[in-house]
Amino acid sequence: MDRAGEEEMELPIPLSEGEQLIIQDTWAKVYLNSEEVGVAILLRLFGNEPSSKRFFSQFRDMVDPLELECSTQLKKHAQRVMSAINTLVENIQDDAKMASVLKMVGKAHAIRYKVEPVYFKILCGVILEVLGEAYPELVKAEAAAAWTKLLANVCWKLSAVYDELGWTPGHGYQDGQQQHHDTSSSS
Ligand code: HEM
Repeated sequence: MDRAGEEEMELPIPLSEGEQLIIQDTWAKVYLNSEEVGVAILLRLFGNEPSSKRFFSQFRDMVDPLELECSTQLKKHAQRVMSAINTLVENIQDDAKMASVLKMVGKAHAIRYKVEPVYFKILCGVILEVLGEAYPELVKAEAAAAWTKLLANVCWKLSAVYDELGWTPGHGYQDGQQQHHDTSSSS
């Protein structure tokens, strides 16, 4: 199936129990500095891919990283991203819970914020980059492979949510076009 019009993505591969434990172990240490790491990730995203700022009303025109860093909207989103990852990591053995978190995130970003799914891929790449730099001792080969797998699965599942909502490249989400949308769930 075409994944929301993005390039072909490999199918998600389930994480082994060992990989799940490595993720939980490394994340526990990262999450101690949640605020700092979250802001560093978003600053890197906006630095690497300035077009990703356009979704954020309060800082879409800011260029100065110091000014950006002070944005309350940026800090709030950093907190939300870190907290969502934390929920995913805490529930890494629970596929249904993970799917419901990703469905909520995907729906909000497609319908409310009109964020193209490619930005999730870019953000996931940035997360790997920042974690590897900030925690080289934690994110060694084995952990890096487990994180790469988890984040690829997250992107794949978010892309599937976009597909389900009927997102089309160039047109995005349009009201009334949902194909399998569960109207009873919140967005
Ligand atoms: C793992 C990736 C991400 C997670 C977990 C995440 C999480 C969240 C959450 C929980 C919210 C609040 C949702 C709501 O209003 O119901 C939010 C808002 C938002 N997100 Fe994300 N997000 C992610 C990636 C992105 C990306 C890549 C972009 C754009 C480049 C983006 C743009 C936004 C915008 C514009 C808002 C609204 C901000 C505001 O109203 O202040 N998000 N995000």
